[in-house]
Amino acid sequence: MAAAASTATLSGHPYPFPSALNSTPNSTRLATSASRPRPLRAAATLREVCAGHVPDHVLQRAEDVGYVVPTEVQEDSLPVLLSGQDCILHAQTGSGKTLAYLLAVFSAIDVGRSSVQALVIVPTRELGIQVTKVARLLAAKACNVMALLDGGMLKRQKSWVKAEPPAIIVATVASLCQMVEKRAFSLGSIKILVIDEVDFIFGSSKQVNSLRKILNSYTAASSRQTIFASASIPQHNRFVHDCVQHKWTKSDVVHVHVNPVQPMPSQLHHTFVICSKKERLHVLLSLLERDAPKSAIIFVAQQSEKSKRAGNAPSSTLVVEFLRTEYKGTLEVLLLDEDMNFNARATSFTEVKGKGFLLVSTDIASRGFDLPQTSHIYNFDLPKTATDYLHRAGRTGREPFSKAECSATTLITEDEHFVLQRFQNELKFHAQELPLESMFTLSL
Ligand SMILES: Nc1ncnc2c1ncn2[C@@H]1O[C@H](COP(=O)(O)OP(=O)(O)OP(=O)(O)O)[C@@H](O)[C@H]1O
Repeated sequence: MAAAASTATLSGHPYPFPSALNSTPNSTRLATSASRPRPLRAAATLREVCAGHVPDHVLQRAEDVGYVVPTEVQEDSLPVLLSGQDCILHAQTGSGKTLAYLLAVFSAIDVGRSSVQALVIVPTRELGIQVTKVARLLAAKACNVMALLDGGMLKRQKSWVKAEPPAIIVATVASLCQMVEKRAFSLGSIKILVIDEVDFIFGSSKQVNSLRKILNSYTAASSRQTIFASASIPQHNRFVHDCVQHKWTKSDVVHVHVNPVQPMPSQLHHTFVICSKKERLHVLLSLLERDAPKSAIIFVAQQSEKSKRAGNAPSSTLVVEFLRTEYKGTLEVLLLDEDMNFNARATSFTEVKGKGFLLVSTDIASRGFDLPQTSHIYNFDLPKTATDYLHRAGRTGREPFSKAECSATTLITEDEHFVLQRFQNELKFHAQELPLESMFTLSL
């Protein structure tokens, strides 16, 4: 049984059944927070939870930016993380996993030492920029945080790293491996390794082999603290087992699983509209008029190679061009697509910060993007899996202590209805149908 599991893991598709987001245990001897009783005590502040582990200047910075009370995942995981134990951080989108693992990073490193001591691995450049920003904010000027991201200036960074090794590196898998293979720096003094969106990286055929090198060849689990984070860890019991079996973590790794029965924020309202493909653009426009979002992300499918060869325009371009002519509201229409070059991606990413936007994006924005002003999500194209649905919908409802309502609306054809129903069963949510007639009275 165990041998079969490890063969599947080595195939490049480690957890091939994304439906099993909350699968029942098969063989785990490891503690999970779901099974730990909650302590009966008044809520502690973040400072109290981290006292004696995280440097005071970092806690002061955290308070200055408004991180005073720990979120549920922070309260549950910080005792484990700050004790130096390996941890699988498994909690809802927008629940505050980034701050939890960064506080562990600051407790593990010695800012006085000139060596690379912490590595945070992320799947995309955009998420890397975001995590680097939070790490720099907490570090103030006490230590260097370097971002080694796809599309970055790796040549220049190679000499910077050699001249003054940063204590913390935030990197995409490919960029990190490139630097290590060029011997730009050594990972010999790594004390803590964080892999964010771990299920995504393991599921990506482009990234999984390099990730294995980082976990088993460049560094060893026995000499570092390892933290895996995600809102979705399909077949998590098997993943925990594999972590130990493949020496990705030590054997006493703890699975902190917060709110396992509710993988999406409770204030999220799910709706759907059944319409034909031809009607979709107009339905989207009607929804925008009706909802008047503060800001919204409109998810579209990545264009297939076949469609590119046929010379078709991608969904993303069609939607952006339509909205730029037909949408009369005040939000700025922006585009983010894997096929754009890194400069264009950077421009969209920068513009999206700080003002009201309608961001038309492929799934590149579905992992880790933190734009708390996003009040509405629209799935112009149906996500491929329940996991994709969860991460797209989780781009809203990202203010941990706010009960402000937010919504995710999916546009489907009659034939796609059963797929959405399957997502509802897997993720245990209810989506309400919005009648098509109510759309057309507004816009047409
Ligand atoms: N203790 C806290 N107090 C107030 N706000 C917080 C706290 N911790 C985190 N936040 C805020 O909550 C939001 C979501 O946090 P974060 O991006 O870490 O979520 P996440 O769990 O990593 O989500 P995802 O799985 O979608 O990546 C951010 O805007 C962050 O600034």
